[in-house]
Amino acid sequence: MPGVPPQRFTYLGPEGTFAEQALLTLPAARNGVREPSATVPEALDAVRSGAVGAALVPLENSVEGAVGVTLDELAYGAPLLITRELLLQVRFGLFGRPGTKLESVRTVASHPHGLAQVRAWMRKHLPDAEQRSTSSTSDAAVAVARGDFDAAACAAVAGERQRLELLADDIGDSSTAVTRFVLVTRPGRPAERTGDDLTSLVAFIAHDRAGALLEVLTEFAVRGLNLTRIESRPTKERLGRYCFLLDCSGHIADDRVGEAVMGLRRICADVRFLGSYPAAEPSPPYTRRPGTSDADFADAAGWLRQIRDGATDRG
Ligand SMILES: O=C(O)C(=O)Cc1ccccc1
Repeated sequence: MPGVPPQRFTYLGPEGTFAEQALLTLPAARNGVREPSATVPEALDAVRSGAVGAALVPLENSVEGAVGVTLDELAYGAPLLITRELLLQVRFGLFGRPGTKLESVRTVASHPHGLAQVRAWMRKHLPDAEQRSTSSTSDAAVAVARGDFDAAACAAVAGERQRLELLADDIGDSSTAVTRFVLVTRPGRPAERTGDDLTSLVAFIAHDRAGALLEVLTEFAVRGLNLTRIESRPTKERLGRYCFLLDCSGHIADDRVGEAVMGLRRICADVRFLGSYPAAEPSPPYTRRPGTSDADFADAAGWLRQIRDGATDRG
């Protein structure tokens, strides 16, 4: 559009990460300005400072679970808002400097989630190789090109960009592994409601009360809201203190989600709203508790209205 400046995006870099691949699936990012950040905290700080409008960072993976650094930034860092989620199936290759023989590989580098996703392959083909963590899969390719490690488990684009040679292809243990990325902006109006949305929250529970977590979960269950994820993170105060990152079906604009969130506000030590955004996949079917369908809620509200209005039929 003429006159509208292109949007600025950052992602976990350097170029060639799975985060960049995921970002490129968004038309606004394809047409916008994209700058890599060296780490997740750097990407999110670029959003906080206003240097870019949005950052795409990995949040969790179907094999290894949460990306701790992203969860901690969202839970404890200066507030940010999730406006999109993107799911990406990733494919790993093993890349080395030209001439490297697979048998001579002693060190393999990747993002911790990359290492977790090639574990079985490594055990079978390189059982004695040392595994080294880097801040991204693409960073591993850069480090291999520099001579720091013998091989990187990364995307083909990352290996090729560093002029590395493919030593083994498709080394991921699971062809169905999915990584979930989130697009994060500065706090503001939540993304538009689509009717198939997710809401992310952080609940800081009162640790001195038995059943505090149960009370949190009950706020969702009694309203027929499905929790699609619950993750505990240490609060870093001392051992045994956690906060809970929750994803539930629905949008903050929905009555039931709004009521559940108000419930948390009443019973938790603190609550942080992380965003409502379209679900990347249709929500899986689930069975509601009896009496928690939309029709049940509408019926109960109508019944109460009648009582308040003094209607004679109180059936
Ligand atoms: O390092 C990357 O390429 C990322 O985007 C994070 C990541 C790491 C491993 C699997 C999927 C995503």
